[in-house]
Amino acid sequence: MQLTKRREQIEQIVVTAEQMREIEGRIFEAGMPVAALMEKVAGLITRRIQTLYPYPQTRRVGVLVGPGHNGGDALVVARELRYQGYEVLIYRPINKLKELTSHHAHYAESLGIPFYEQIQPLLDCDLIIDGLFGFGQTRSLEGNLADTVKQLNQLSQPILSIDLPSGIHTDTGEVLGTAIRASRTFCLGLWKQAYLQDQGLDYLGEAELIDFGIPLADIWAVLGQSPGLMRVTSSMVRDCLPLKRSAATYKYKEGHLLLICGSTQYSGGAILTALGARASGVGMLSVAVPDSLKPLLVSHVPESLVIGCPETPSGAIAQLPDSVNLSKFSAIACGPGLTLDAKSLVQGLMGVECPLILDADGLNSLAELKTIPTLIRRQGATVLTPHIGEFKRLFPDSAELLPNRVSAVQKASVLSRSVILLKGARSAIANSQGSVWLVPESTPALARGGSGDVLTGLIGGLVAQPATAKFPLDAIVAAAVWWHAKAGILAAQERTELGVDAFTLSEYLIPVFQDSRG
Ligand SMILES: NC(=O)C1=CN([C@@H]2O[C@H](COP(=O)(O)OP(=O)(O)OC[C@H]3O[C@@H](n4cnc5c(N)ncnc54)[C@H](OP(=O)(O)O)[C@@H]3O)[C@@H](O)[C@H]2O)[C@@H](O)CC1
Ligand SMILES: Nc1ncnc2c1ncn2[C@@H]1O[C@H](COP(=O)(O)OP(=O)(O)O)[C@@H](O)[C@H]1O
Ligand SMILES: [K+]
Repeated sequence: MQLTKRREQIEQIVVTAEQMREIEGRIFEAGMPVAALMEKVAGLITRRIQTLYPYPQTRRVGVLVGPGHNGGDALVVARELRYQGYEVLIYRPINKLKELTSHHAHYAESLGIPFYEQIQPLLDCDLIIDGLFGFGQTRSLEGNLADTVKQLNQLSQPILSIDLPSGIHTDTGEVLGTAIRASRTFCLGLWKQAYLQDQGLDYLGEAELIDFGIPLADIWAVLGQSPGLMRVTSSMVRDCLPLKRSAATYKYKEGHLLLICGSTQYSGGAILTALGARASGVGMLSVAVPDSLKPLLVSHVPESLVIGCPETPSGAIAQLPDSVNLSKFSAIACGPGLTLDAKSLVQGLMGVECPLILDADGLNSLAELKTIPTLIRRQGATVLTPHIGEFKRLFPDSAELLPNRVSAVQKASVLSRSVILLKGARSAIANSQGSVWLVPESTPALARGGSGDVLTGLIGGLVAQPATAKFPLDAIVAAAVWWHAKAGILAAQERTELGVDAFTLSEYLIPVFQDSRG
């Protein structure tokens, strides 16, 4: 198999600690000696360190060694770096080591590498390598060890963590007592779930996968051919986007999206949602807004068909005009800026047969109306796009599984038979069979009012297009989230994190699309 093809497949895989241990077990059972694998992995780590932190610009390296095989990796790296000329110092706070780790410790000692039980001598090193704990950690860091980690986190020098920052739970990303705040982490073999959960993000630093050649057959044997967790990659997204139209197409063949959004209180939400939909390239865009918002919408999105709706006294949409035939739309997205005064409208949408995307007050209306059971009976597909607050209101039982966002969204999707996008720093998209897509990249520049509205429009516009109909709905939603995040990243690169207001974000969607066509 071509190396690039393998890499693409490996990049999509996400494992839990238990799965990693099972995969590792199969490799050892097949005959790979544990020590040989450690040597191979540590060799790859050492070479990356030499590239990223070359000698002699980086001269003194402090290595933190824990009791398990994470510590074993660190000891082999320490030995090899010393051989390359670096001055290496080792901090070993726990004396009882696993057998292989203990052998490496003896050998390192015999070479004259100094070992310390206190962190003090390592504090002026140019680089710290963290090999305290990897995926074997389950217990909290306490006592002296926790104090040491806090001390290390005050340093200005870079800290490189092996496999995971010590103290971070492999599956949930939770900080177990306290954790190393790494500037960079090398994830060994396969992406662990923690890299795709919000909780541990501030500790991981720049994350990089070190592929050490785990056979795909072993991975599939443990995960099954269609694994429950998948990482969204650019190649997966490329497969799902409407890249090329038929030369003979016309507007009604490229999907008709209806947006229902806005109120006099929140008029901007309707504009931003429409701008997100615009970037999807959908053939026809209709936008239903309260009557008094009609001129505003027309001026910002002149290509859209604006449907003025009767208003409640508070300026929300009271109902859709009788002339609107909901069966002619290929998708409907509803919610941004709606206010709860439009909740009877939301209830009325439950019967539509096309895919229905609900966001913001569309979701809050569902929560108030307690209509989750209605979702189960819907003929058409449903996509719910809550942020964490909306999620808790909608699915209080599933929310008990938080902060493990993966388990929480999985449970809620199965329960509501809907595709659910749980938004956050690392968004998760689940389908009703329990499969979850995780979006590995984004930017805190998106943590800003209105950026979710742009996403809702983009999702709606993609779902509405017949070109995407051959893909599973959850994959289309995941592709939209990836696209939106990439637009944020590009905008932040060019304009700083402060320069990514939601309108600007919508303008970066097409440049990202241009790039992703490959
Ligand atoms: N998978 C692969 O293919 C490869 C894996 N490799 C490497 O192996 C690593 C996994 O190694 P691992 O299983 O030995 O576990 P690791 O994370 O080193 O630590 C567990 C030890 O720490 C202890 N301990 C835990 N918490 C504690 C606390 N709070 N305070 C004190 N002690 C605590 C715990 O003790 P216990 O809880 O069992 O009493 C146990 O002794 C993996 O991350 C990677 O670096 C590579 O070498 C090759 C390829
Ligand atoms: N820290 C963060 N890092 C990356 N993306 C974020 C972060 N915080 C929020 N986002 C993204 O920004 C968007 C915010 O959406 P939402 O909360 O619905 O805001 P609004 O309703 O104001 O538009 C989501 O796509 C979410 O994933
Ligand atoms: K570590």
